[in-house]
Amino acid sequence: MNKQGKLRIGSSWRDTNEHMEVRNPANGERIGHIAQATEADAQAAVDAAYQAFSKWSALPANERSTLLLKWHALIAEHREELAEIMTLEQGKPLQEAAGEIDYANSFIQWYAEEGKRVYGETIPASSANKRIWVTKQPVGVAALITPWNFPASMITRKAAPALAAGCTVVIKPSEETPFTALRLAELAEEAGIPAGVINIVTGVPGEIGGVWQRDARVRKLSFTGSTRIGKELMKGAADTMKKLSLELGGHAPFIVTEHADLRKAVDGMIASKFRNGGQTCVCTNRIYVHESVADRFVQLAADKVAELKVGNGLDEETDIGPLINAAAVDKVLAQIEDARSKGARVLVGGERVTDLGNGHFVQPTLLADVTDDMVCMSEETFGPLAPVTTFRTIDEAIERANGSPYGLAAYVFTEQISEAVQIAERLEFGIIGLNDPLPSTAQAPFGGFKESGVGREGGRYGIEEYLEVKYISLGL
Ligand SMILES: NC(=O)C1=CN([C@@H]2O[C@H](COP(=O)(O)OP(=O)(O)OC[C@H]3O[C@@H](n4cnc5c(N)ncnc54)[C@H](O)[C@@H]3O)[C@@H](O)[C@H]2O)C=CC1
Ligand SMILES: O=C(O)[C@H](O)CS(=O)(=O)O
Repeated sequence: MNKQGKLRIGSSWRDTNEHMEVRNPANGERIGHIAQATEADAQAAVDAAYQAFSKWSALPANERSTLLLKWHALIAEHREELAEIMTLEQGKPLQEAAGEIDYANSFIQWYAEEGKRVYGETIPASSANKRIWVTKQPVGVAALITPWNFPASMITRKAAPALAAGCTVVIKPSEETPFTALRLAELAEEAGIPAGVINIVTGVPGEIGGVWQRDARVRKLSFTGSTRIGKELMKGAADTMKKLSLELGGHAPFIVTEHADLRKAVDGMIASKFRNGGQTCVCTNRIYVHESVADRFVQLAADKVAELKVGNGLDEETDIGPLINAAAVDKVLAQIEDARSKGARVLVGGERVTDLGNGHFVQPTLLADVTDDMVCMSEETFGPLAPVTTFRTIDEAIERANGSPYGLAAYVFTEQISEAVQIAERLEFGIIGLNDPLPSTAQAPFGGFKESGVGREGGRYGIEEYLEVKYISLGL
């Protein structure tokens, strides 16, 4: 494949003098190249979005909804093509990629409807000669910056509510996985979404982000990615007081109490830990098992982890694809080595995969006898590493789980409802999976406490991020 990505600015697909290569993480082969935008290109994208805003925001919500549903239909029609593009550039198994296309599309469907329910309110005034109205209106041009791990759903989880609210957008996808976003933009154009409503700019992140940060016409910044970059963007947004949505890093605890159904808990851990090769911000990162059931849990888990097949995502037998790049592999191997040097037992895996050509592969790994001083118990792994430690009391498990600067997702497996509720209420995390390893869904609020971010995406909360509240007081 030799894809050539161009910039989507206004009604044009614009090439540039400079280009950036995109490679397949499964074999290192060149997939193609993308345009490397200049600062003028990044500025032109804001110009186009700003110019399109007045007309797009003035459309009745049901007309925006109709156009979003046409986009939804085209994405569904091109599901397999989009999934293959995603697997080639990101590496996840084809079936997971297709599942992500469905997940991405569910946000478009949800917000096509939600946009028609942006309600205001009237409030009883404190004097007879006044009336109080509250209305909501779109914030304006929104800048959306997205990561490589979910190349489709991180675009639509932002763009769908933004467009439904009446905003126009400038999008910078990850330079590692740009082709999924560019194909989505082509389908949006085919659906009849007007030029300038969706603009896509690829290139050097800091240069593009810098232009958008400095431009006061950009009223909203929605970012998904690392906490480090999120903090930088938060500081930069202050100069023009942009509204912010930050979906940042996570370090999810997975608690298995003595009352858990262990087979259910092991299956849940496998699903939460190894989805996308462990490269999700809500993946289980540390596993706390009550000491009375730990040996049995570890035995069952070892059998399941050993069955996971590593390979090219295009191979239908593959469970675990490549990590996104060589640095990601080095980070996981370093965490394994650190744990091993501090006394952890490697029950399964633990090594780089060397018989799969030039891909970035790590064996799915299960560690036992893990202690809290090991790096994997405090730093986000973003790879197929499952460290298991034990606890004696629920209070201890909750204290250790909460002892993190992150607060995105946490999981609890127990068959005792009262125990489940008490633990869930005490955990300091924005998303809690109770016997559920995969809570993410379009209708529910996704987001974290503490350094995992600001704001929520999904559900009725997600569209509020793209609206301003206006209070009108009428004197009679
Ligand atoms: N909370 C959430 O929903 C998610 C959080 N993440 C976190 O992100 C990390 C992995 O994703 P990455 O893509 O490596 O994160 P990253 O933060 O390096 O990059 C994310 C996006 O930001 C862009 N970017 C990087 N530096 C920038 C700058 N100075 N100005 C403007 N844009 C810039 C990148 O090009 C990419 O498009 C992990 O820490 C993971 O936990 C990733 C996905 C979802
Ligand atoms: O970027 C991510 O890791 C996603 O937000 C995780 S999910 O929404 O697919 O669960």
